[in-house]
Formats: sequence, structure tokens, C-alpha cells
Amino acid sequence: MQLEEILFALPFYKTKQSVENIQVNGMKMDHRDIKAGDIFVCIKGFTVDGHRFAQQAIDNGANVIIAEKELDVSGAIIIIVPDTTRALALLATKYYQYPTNQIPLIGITGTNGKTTTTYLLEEICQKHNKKTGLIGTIQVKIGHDTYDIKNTTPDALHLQRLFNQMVEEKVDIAMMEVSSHALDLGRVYGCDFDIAVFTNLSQDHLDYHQDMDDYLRAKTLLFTGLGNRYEDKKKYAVLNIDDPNSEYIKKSTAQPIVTYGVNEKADVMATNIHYHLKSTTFTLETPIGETNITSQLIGTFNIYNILAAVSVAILLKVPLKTIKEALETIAGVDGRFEQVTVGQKFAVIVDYAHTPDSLENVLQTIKEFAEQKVYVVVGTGGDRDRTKRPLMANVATKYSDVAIFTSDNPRTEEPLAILNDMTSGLTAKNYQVIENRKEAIHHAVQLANDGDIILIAGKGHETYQEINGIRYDFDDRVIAKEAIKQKGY
Ligand SMILES: CC(=O)N[C@H]1[C@@H](OP(=O)(O)OP(=O)(O)OC[C@H]2O[C@@H](n3ccc(=O)[nH]c3=O)[C@H](O)[C@@H]2O)O[C@H](CO)[C@@H](O)[C@@H]1O[C@H](C)C(=O)N[C@@H](C)C(=O)N[C@H](CCC(=O)O)C(=O)O
Ligand SMILES: Nc1ncnc2c1ncn2[C@@H]1O[C@H](COP(=O)(O)OP(=O)(O)OP(=O)(O)O)[C@@H](O)[C@H]1O
Ligand SMILES: N[C@H](CCC[C@H](N)C(=O)O)C(=O)O
Ligand SMILES: [Mg+2]
Repeated sequence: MQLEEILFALPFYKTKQSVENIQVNGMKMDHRDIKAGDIFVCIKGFTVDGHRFAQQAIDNGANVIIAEKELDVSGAIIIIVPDTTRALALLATKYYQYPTNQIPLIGITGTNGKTTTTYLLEEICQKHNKKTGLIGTIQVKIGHDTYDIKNTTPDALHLQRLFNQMVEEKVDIAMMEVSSHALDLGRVYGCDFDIAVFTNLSQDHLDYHQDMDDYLRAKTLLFTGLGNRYEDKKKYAVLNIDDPNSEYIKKSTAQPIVTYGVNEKADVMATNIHYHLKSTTFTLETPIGETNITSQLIGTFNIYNILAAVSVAILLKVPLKTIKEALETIAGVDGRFEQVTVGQKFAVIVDYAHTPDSLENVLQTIKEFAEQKVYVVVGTGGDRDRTKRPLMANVATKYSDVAIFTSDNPRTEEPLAILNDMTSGLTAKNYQVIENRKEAIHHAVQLANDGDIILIAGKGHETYQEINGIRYDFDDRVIAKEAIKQKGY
């Protein structure tokens, strides 16, 4: 592509050099990925300032540098923009030929339930014979091919490249989790969302956002950016009516709103809900009819995820019969309320609850069925919201007989300091601290008697433990299986 053409994506830029007749072969934001003829976009990060690598990028072959200031470098055209992060997003959408204008795109935001809702929606769309593209915490999926991913919502360059691949591979519907970090950092800037979904808001990420209002404002950006009502293409906001934050979000969009919920009257509702140990049954009430559902997903929180996915499916014109079939097929999502069974007579559940609200929801659900003791093995991540640590410890002791506090991903923090943040100020006494997560899981399994339930929370699908920048192999499910077998099963 010609540089001059790509630059049409930018509303404003300055350069002292000519941009005519310059062929560009690619676009990169990391100097280590540069190939001959690439544009290098300098991003000011949290760790380093990408401007530092401009000369190295040129030495590696870059012929254009996009920067926020004049640089003392030579050998390339320097283009100055006010904000390279936003510029990167606009340039990437142009470079990849506006892929999100070519496929319906569903964005799902909220503190909890994003991954689960995307998987439910994927199942429904596939049952409707549509090819799907999915981007989220666990992985990227294009049809049945899967790709590893570093962030829940990748940076704009990676994201637009993925959408371009989806267009090339003839994906019918794309769905993605949109994290608050992504919204705040402009990773989805330039994406043309057709449907935006809000699941819920509760405390998390207060290391990044100043307070809960700031966090809500970031989530709301998905809705303020939802096109304008007078475009040809219809756009919708799908909101959880039972979450009071939906009132605020509602005011931020001119698009039609579809509501779902359990307590308040909504467009899409679940009534006659009955919880069982291995299933949940309810009546699904929608504008296109009513049907009874038996889902293998457990807990009220999962009913909300189902309703969010159903609301989107209805907007995508999926028949109710297909929706029911899909909801009754899906057995669960990797690492979410996943039961580990090796023939033992006590239950072991691995779940990705890593916020106070999700931990409370999962433990409340477990308490509904618990006939004997409940054990919970849980930690909190390093370099993340410190204020959620005591809250999670409090929830863990409140809803269990014994809480075993252990390490999650300590990252660059001292594990015992994280554990101290969890336990200092805790008045409950029904807890133990075992820093090593493997030992903590083994200990819980040793304590369990027939009929007890162990919840291992926080890491769900993760297959690593991150300590000081290194990801060591670690899978709660594998360790739990080992421990159960060692117990003689
Ligand atoms: C705080 C944060 O969001 N950090 C993200 C950010 O990293 P950073 O700012 O530290 O980047 P940096 O290392 O300073 O680099 C700045 C620039 O210099 C470039 N560089 C850097 C080094 C070098 O040698 N050469 C070079 O060119 C980099 O490519 C980059 O363009 O940019 C990176 C590239 O896009 C992200 O991968 C990284 O996410 C990190 C891994 C992260 O943990 N993010 C979390 C907080 C996050 O975003 N989480 C949300 C989900 C949360 C949830 O909902 O639960 C998510 O969407 O994943
Ligand atoms: N709708 C919900 N409301 C509250 N808690 C939920 C909900 N759905 C799932 N959970 C809990 O939160 C955990 C994470 O669920 P899920 O992965 O679907 O959320 P997420 O929003 O994608 O999380 P992340 O921000 O890490 O990407 C689950 O393991 C469960 O404990
Ligand atoms: N997307 C979340 C995941 C948290 C998972 C938990 N295991 C942790 O490491 O804190 C985050 O990066 O905050
Ligand atoms: Mg997720």
C-alpha cells in the first residue's frame, strides 16, 4: 500500500518530508518485529517509551516512523501525530481495509461473564450454521482454528489483523470481549460494533482505574462509540437491567436498547428458575416466544450470561428453536465451574473467579448444594488491584468452612506480602495460609471427606503461574487430579 493512501486515515499529521510514492509493506508497534519497508509506530507504554526504539526500527528496515515528537533519527520519514495510540488504531483499520465494516461485530464488556457469554453466543451462531470469529481471554477462534492470545482484548494492530483474517476466511459473525483497559487505551478505537453488550460492574482493576466511577466511564465508552442512530446499519445496546449501572450506560447511547434480566421486567427474561447440582432449568421469555431450557451451566450468574447471549442471538435473527438447541448442548466453558472428577466421593470445582463479586456468586451457588463442608483454595494476583485482596479473603471465609489462602500469579510481588494484604484485618479465623499453590491444593484434597466440596478459584483455564516475568507450567485441574489420585482414587 502507498503511504500517502494510508495517511488518509489520520485527521491530522505533520511531516517535513514528502510522503509521495512511498511503498509500505507492513505496520509494526514493536521494533523487534520490523521488516524492510514497514511503518514503525512509537507507543508510549507503561514500561518503556517506544520512541526510544525509533532508530533501531530504522536500522531493522523501517522506512516510516509515526511519533508524537521530533526525533533525533535518520533514514526514514518522520510523521508527527498528537496521539500515536489513536493514530495506530486508525492506520491499522485503514491498512487492513476496514474489516469491521464488513462483518457484524458484537462487543461484550462488564466485570464478569464476558468469556462465558461469548462462548454461549458462539455456540448459538454455529448451530445457526454461521461461521464465527471469537476474541477473548482464553484464545482467538476463527471457525474451529484456535490461536493463543496475550490480552483479553489485543492491541489495535493485532486486533485489526485478526478481523482482516476473519474477513478473508469468510467469517459471518465476529464476537469479542472488550476489557476496560482496551476501551481506555483505545485498542478498539476504529472498530465498527453492531451490538454492544454490558454484563455487570463490580470491583476490579482499581490498580488501573482511579475509582469505580472511572471504571464505569471506561466501560461506557463501548456504548458512546456505538455509531449514530441515523446510519443505515442498525446498532443495538444490550443491557443487564438488574445492574443499576445500566441506567448510566443507557444515557450514553442514542441506539435502541434491548434489556435482559431476572428481577426486573426486561425484554429477555428467565422465570421459573430451578437449580440442580448438574443443571439449571428455567423458562426463557423473549419477544419471539417462550421456551423451557435445561442448561448444564450452574448458578444465577450463568443465567445472566445465557440471557445476554440470547438477546444478541435474537437481534441476529436466530430462531428460538436453534437458540434452545445450542443452550442445551453447551456443557460449560474451559475453567469456569469445571468439575474435576477421578471417581472421588467429594467434589472439586475449578473456577476463574478472581474478583470479590464472582467469588461470592460461585460460593453462594456452591452453598446451595453443599451438604457437608466447603473448602476454598484462593489467592489474588500480583501487580493487580490490591484493594480487592481483603474483600476476596472476607468472601472466602464467609462462605466456606475452611479457606486456604495461597498464591495466584504473584508476578513481580512478594507472595507473602500479597497474602498479608488478604489476611490483615480479617476477623474470621477459619483460614490457613499455604503460599505454594500446589501444596495448598494437595492440602485441601487431603482435608476433604465424602460429600465435601472444594472450590479452587482464580486461575480457571490458565495453564501457567507467572512469577517474576516467567510463566511456569501450572494447571489447577492437573494438580487437583494428581492430588485426588494420591489420596487413593
Ligand atoms: C498495562 C497494560 O495494559 N499493558 C499493555 C501494554 O504494555 P506496556 O504499556 O507495558 O508496553 P511497553 O512494554 O511499555 O511497550 C511500549 C511500546 O514499545 C514497544 N517496544 C517495547 C520494547 C522493545 O524492546 N521494543 C519496542 O518496540 C512495544 O511493542 C510497545 O509498542 O501494551 C502491551 C502491548 O499491547 C500489552 O500486552 C500490555 O498488556 C499487559 C500484558 C497486561 O497485563 N495488561 C492487562 C492489565 C490488561 O490489559 N488486561 C485486560 C483484561 C483485564 C480484564 O478484563 O480482566 C486485557 O484486555 O487483557
Ligand atoms: N454474569 C456473571 N456475574 C458474576 N460473576 C460471573 C458471571 N459470569 C461468570 N462469573 C464468574 O466470573 C468468573 C469469570 O467468568 P468469565 O471468564 O466469563 O468472565 P470475564 O468477564 O470474561 O472475566 P475476565 O475479565 O477475566 O476476562 C467465572 O469463573 C465465575 O466465577
Ligand atoms: N484479566 C485478569 C485476569 C486475572 C486472573 C488472575 N489469575 C490473576 O492473575 O490475577 C487480569 O489480568 O487482571
Ligand atoms: Mg474474559
